[in-house]
Amino acid sequence: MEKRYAIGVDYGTESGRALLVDIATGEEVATHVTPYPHGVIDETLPGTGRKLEHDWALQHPEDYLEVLRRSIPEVLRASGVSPERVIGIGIDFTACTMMPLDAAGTPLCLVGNWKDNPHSWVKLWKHHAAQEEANLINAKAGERGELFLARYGGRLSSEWMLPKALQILNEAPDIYAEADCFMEAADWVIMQMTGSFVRSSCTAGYKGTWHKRDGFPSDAFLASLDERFKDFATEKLRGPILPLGAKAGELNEQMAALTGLEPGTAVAVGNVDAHAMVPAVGVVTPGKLVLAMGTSTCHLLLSDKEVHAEGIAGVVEDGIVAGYYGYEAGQSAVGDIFAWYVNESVPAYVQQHAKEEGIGVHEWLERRAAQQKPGESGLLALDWWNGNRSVLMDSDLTGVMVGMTLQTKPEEIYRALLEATAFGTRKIIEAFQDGGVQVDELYACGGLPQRNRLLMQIYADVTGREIRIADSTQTAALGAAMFGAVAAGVEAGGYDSVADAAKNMARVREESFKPMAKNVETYNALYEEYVKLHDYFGRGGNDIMKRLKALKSG
Ligand SMILES: Nc1ncnc2c1ncn2[C@@H]1O[C@H](COP(=O)(O)OP(=O)(O)O)[C@@H](O)[C@H]1O
Ligand SMILES: O=C(CO)[C@H](O)[C@H](O)COP(=O)(O)O
Repeated sequence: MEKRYAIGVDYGTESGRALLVDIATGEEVATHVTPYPHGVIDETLPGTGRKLEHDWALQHPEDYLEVLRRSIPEVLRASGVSPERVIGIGIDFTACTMMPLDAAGTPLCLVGNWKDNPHSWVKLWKHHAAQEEANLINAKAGERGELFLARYGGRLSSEWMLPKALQILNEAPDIYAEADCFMEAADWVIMQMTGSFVRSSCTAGYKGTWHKRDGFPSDAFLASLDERFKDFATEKLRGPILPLGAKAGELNEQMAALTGLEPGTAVAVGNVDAHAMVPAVGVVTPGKLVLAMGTSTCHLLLSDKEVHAEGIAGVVEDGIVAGYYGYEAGQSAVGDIFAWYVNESVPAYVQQHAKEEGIGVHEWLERRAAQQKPGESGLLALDWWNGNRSVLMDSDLTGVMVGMTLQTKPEEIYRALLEATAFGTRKIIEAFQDGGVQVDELYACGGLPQRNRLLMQIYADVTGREIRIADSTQTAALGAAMFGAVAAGVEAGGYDSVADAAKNMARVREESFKPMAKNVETYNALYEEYVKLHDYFGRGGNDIMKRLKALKSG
């Protein structure tokens, strides 16, 4: 039988990439990355020069279509695969990455003069300027005993849909009123590809506070936040919500012309980037925690029971793999913290040495840092450079580094930052375990595990567990392609379920990272100190981070 292929498109923070995969084997035949022409918009609004406030992060919706326009023809060209052999497409996206649309489905930032107001643009997942709204939602939901709150670890993140939309209502009521609806970028791109106005159970569940049986938070609750917000769910989040693995529709003529694919190709319901990675590392059963490590880290776990505990950013039935409760927790910055250090803080001599040795600054720092023993630098950091998403759910928290002296070296700081993120992950694992959700095995995927061996050894040592690594550098795109194959269905040469797709298409590497006993011991001691710092700054011992932030905002 002739080979069949699927394409996965992974929409990350800085770029989107397409991956063409052999459906029978999971072989990754061709890949292409398109950097977003406008990148992350966090300083000035395009075309206006208007300065954005602290904690804003926007994107340009046309950049998403640019990824389809450039990367799909390129994977077809590079692979030589003819379009009719591509039977399904799936996409995954950062989330909650949301936008207001007009009645024709056009983002308001592309309509008339709305572009001059930053609230008309796409709010990227890491837009952190809705913390006040998140605080209000959490306080009101707590007072009213709203049941939904427990499914989100007792606190909604400011990154999620409700706080972001409420911020628009508060600061730009005209845009809120003008918006016919709000949509996750994942669902919007699917609408562009197929013409189908459908939402994904994954984006709706984790980011939109939707529940399979209870639906969205009630009108009464929404009205308690602001009378004008009463109809938010029924009107502005309206539309059918389809489960993962379902077909959203078929590629329309316009998108077929844009991408070079056949009209009628099956298109899967949109997925979230981290969630798509779970089946792509072969995880389709409970107890295996997947660390999706990139700009941020998401921690994903399947279970056959629903429990509510602090530290769980969301639990959604069928939210990752049908038939299980899917749990998510996360750290809002991981790779981004290392990027901050490399881009903003290393001395010129480090860059010079790296250049002379023909390696990148990350690699140079990693090599030096690998020569140190745990605890040797006397440094300890908190991993809150972009707030805390689990377990404290507070984007007003900031970074800390304790123990610096005149002798402190850049590689020591780099290592302390790697360790801080590992401690943050251990805290999350403990939160799952303490909450009664079993974690038996660890799997790592995303951009970081393949790039930084020291980081992975530190994670094994800090958690005291073996870590298996995905065999793909494009795990999210592979997962998206798997869902594309499921949308196409077994009759077209695809699969009936993502579990079946995972049997043939998912892979982990032979090599794993195992904890080293001596390191584990030192890290246990350092972790105790981390927990003390964490609770002191994060649980009200000293609110200095919030006071400083308030001063900064003026
Ligand atoms: N060698 C490295 N060591 C540690 N972090 C790195 C290294 N190379 C790149 N990074 C970080 O990895 C992150 C990108 O991860 P990736 O998974 O590719 O992207 P995304 O999360 O946007 O999909 C960036 O934050 C970057 O700074
Ligand atoms: O919250 C998310 C998933 O649930 C975001 O999409 C994620 O944190 C951003 O992903 P990345 O670090 O891969 O850019």
